[in-house]
Amino acid sequence: MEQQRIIGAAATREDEAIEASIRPKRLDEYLGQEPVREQMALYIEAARHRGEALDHVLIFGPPGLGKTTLSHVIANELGVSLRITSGPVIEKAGDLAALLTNLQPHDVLFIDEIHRLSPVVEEVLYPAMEDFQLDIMIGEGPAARSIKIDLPPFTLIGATTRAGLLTAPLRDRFGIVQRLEFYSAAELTRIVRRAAAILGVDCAEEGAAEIARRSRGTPRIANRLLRRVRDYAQVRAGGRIDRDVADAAMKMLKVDPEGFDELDRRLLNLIIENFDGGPVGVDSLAAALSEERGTLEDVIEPYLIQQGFLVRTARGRMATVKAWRHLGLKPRRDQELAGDTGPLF
Ligand SMILES: Nc1ncnc2c1ncn2[C@@H]1O[C@H](COP(=O)(O)OP(=O)(O)OP(=O)(O)O)[C@@H](O)[C@H]1O
Ligand SMILES: [Mg+2]
Repeated sequence: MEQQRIIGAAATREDEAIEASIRPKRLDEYLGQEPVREQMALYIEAARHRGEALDHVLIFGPPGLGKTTLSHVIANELGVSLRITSGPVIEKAGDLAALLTNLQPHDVLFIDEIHRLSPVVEEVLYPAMEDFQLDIMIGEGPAARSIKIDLPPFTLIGATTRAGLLTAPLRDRFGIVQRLEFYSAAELTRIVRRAAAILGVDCAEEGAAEIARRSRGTPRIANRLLRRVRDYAQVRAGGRIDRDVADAAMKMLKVDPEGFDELDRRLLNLIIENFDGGPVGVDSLAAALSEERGTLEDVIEPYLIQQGFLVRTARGRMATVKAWRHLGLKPRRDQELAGDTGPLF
């Protein structure tokens, strides 16, 4: 299961406990994501200048890239309180009403997994976002009546792993839309060094770079690998993380130089060995791996695709020449002829 993968992007209990201490609180600690940082700094300053609530913000990106962190940073920079909830938790319109009426002017309400709001709750959210008004029904049957309540101006921050999961009317109500990208190895190196300093770990630049390279562009994974490598260093290397120590620890963790684990390699192997490189439908792959289709699409595939090991085509998934080579296999002849540009169509 995803939760047990050392390089799984979803948060574990341990991650959550530690994240409180290393999660960036200000924009200047939020490393990488330059375009997002630059824009948010500007919007925040403008809103503060005008003495208004910041426009609603939609943040999307794969797990562990910093959506929750960014919403904390935004609230901190605005100097307001952050209320945190999530789509599936808000069951009834009344739950949302309770949250909204408790906000102070300019506060931030963060709704994680906003694509999982029920349609009824979403309907209530529209006028709240647009006109800072609540429109709710009280009572049932003939005695039912609708009441309007004015809300303080507030900022809604919604987070989701994929923008495509949101209904169009909801998406249209966000004035600011930020898409988080996978981090470069250089950015992750800075993130690892920062976390190491906070945790009091002796980590050389080269050691941090080695951890960064295998972290699938994801800060949460980088921080988790850092903790595991720290354990290894403590027991076997006098506590200091350098390149060799990081490398040896990764071997023990079975995280390969691309940051792939068994599951990634099984997926690529499956496509290549059982389906001759593809194309193969996502449902067949999910079934063969005993994973849910959603997990495959949201958690396993994005990094493999971004790194050019896998492509999504209309007819299904295909392994690229890069994938054959990574597994030490010889690409099919037609793929070889097509060069390293991926599969033939
Ligand atoms: N830009 C960043 N700079 C430094 N550290 C970061 C950054 N973004 C994220 N992190 C670190 O990665 C951890 C995970 O980030 P976060 O919880 O915000 O991810 P997320 O996108 O909300 O994930 P999920 O989709 O699972 O909710 C944070 O606790 C933080 O320590
Ligand atoms: Mg989050």
